[in-house]
Amino acid sequence: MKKKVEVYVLSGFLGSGKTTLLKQIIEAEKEAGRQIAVIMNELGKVSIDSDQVPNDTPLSELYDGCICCTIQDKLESTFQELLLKELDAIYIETTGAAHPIEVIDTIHSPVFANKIELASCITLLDVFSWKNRNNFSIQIQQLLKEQLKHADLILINKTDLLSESEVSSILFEIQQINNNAKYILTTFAKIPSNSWKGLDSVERKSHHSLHVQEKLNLRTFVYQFTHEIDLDEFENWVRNLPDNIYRIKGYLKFEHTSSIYLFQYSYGTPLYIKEIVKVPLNLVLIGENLNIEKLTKGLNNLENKK
Ligand SMILES: Nc1nc2c(ncn2[C@@H]2O[C@H](COP(=O)(O)OP(=O)(O)OP(=O)(O)O)[C@@H](O)[C@H]2O)c(=O)[nH]1
Repeated sequence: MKKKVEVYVLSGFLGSGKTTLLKQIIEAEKEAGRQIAVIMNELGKVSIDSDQVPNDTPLSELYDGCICCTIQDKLESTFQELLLKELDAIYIETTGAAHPIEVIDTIHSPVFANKIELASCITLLDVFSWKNRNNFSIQIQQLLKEQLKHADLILINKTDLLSESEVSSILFEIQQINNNAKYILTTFAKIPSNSWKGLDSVERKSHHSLHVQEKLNLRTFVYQFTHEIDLDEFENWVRNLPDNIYRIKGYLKFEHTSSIYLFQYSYGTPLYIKEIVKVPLNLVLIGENLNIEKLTKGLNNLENKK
């Protein structure tokens, strides 16, 4: 009988490091000569992370909804398409708002029973946002716990942002939530090769359903810049953002340079990476109860201050 395709689910809240991990996994799998495909799910209508996947890796992108609720059917048809290829593994990067068990349910659908198997659910935890989790709504705090509870492997990531003792006490807290998973402390999601494979699956019991549209109030907003902006003014705008914005990613062009920059912001930490290719200047903002009017005004101001 044909070997089943291994399916790995990458879970974790917005900005926890899923794409950072995925890039390393793709490289490792390529070196091992394995054929893999990637499914990326984005809450909004545009994807920033898909540029991070090399062109020779089959990539299916599911936009504008969370796999676990609004586009579960699309996930099934994506599996059907991918299964026409000769693959060893499929990696699914869920949105930060996804509940892993809903994705896992689709993998266990009878339609695919002899074709795919869940290899492991890997959850990344951003220790810095976990430490400050009381700033999140109760629903988001609940989601963070659910993402941890159903993981076979937990990467306690961004350990560079806290002291050793803070990380140890977080590890202790996490073990109270899921005592069966394997744990790895990481920075930039660096893990030993193959450490995500061959894990025992945790027993998945009841879960609290937390769907993006129904309870979380997580929304995305995409702003498209038409021209370059001033870096200092942009940074000032970022500093004054309200607490309900958890994640920003997108492409920006600044007045002092002709290059385009990938801007990454997760929970207070901004990062700029020079881009080589020409891309539309889309900025994606993700948060709860977004005040779109105010955000648009602020961003318009940055463009008009030229
Ligand atoms: N300081 C620090 N930054 C990290 C670490 N891991 C990832 N980052 C940064 O955190 C930001 C978010 O990382 P991503 O890998 O894009 O996170 P993600 O989970 O894919 O984000 P979403 O797709 O929005 O849910 C990026 O700027 C990363 O470079 C870490 O260990 N330490």
